[in-house]
Amino acid sequence: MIELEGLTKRFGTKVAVDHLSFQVRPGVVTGFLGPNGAGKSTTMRMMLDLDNPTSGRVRIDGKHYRDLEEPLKYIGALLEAKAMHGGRSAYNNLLCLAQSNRIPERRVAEVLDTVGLTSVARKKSKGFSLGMAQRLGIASALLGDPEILMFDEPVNGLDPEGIHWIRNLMKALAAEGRTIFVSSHLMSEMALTADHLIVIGQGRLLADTSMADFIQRNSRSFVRLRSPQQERLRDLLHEHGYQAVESGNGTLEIDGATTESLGELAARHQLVLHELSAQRASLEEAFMQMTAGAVEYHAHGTDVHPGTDSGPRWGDQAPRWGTTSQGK
Ligand SMILES: Nc1ncnc2c1ncn2[C@@H]1O[C@H](COP(=O)(O)OP(=O)(O)OP(=O)(O)O)[C@@H](O)[C@H]1O
Repeated sequence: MIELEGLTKRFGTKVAVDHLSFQVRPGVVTGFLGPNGAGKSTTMRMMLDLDNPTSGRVRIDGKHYRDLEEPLKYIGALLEAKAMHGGRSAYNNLLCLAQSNRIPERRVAEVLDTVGLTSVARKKSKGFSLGMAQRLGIASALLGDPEILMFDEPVNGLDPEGIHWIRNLMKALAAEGRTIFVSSHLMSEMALTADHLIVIGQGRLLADTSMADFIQRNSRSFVRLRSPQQERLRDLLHEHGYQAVESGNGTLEIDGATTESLGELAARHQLVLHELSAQRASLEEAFMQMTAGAVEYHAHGTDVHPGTDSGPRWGDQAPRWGTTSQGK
């Protein structure tokens, strides 16, 4: 279990982390989500005592990191994949780490096997691809067999096979009862990996919620309709109590309806339909709405809703997301 209480970090006048309080629990993958510059890496560095908080504190199983007798046996982390000694083999990189942390040498072969690097164990790590370096970084995090694991943007730059592998590894580690904390700036990635979500923006907590709750509250479903007889269709929908919103290209979006009911209604009135489709707004959209007022670098005028003209844009100052359950 990791506990943050009022954790704050200032760099000069910049407040990178702003009174963050939350808990990361065992047995699940907790996603740590926020746009670029939100303060994720700084928070993780403070969790590992690599940066001093300006105020507030972090507890690892009730203790400050500094007071853990053999920290690698409590908490393992992948912060930067390339942080290895390039002139050493994968095996020797891990062996040095094991020896300096009183971890038995047999663990080196075990973790190399877990991450699939046994066949290149004697190769110098400077020749490793990003995917291999990422696996070696994960092997070092696993070396002390810790109950808590943290991964900072572990899938960045990986190919689909590597991404798939990391996702499954994190889920398997959580299923063993470990505490898994993983950061990302991609909601779509988190939706596939995390059971719980902590969302931050400009250093502040925006949401602390289960993934199931987040999906349920934010997956707006609607039906998209397009007809060459748009005026008649609109009148008909109005008469039957449906709220239709125009979304560009002559398309109507109707919340709270099914394709069956709308298809049958159109058929009864002999209306031609060119499109009748069930739609679900993406979680990425929900995330962007939630963090819209908290993104550090705005690309003004970039439509984040291809094909519609009603969605939020990077740079919207008033987030419309109001259903987070904070501090659960
Ligand atoms: N050593 C530092 N000195 C000054 N400012 C810093 C320092 N480290 C981070 N920052 C600033 O603090 C803020 C948070 O940065 P941080 O790297 O923690 O964000 P992040 O959420 O990890 O972003 P990304 O997804 O881009 O990695 C940013 O505005 C960043 O520029």
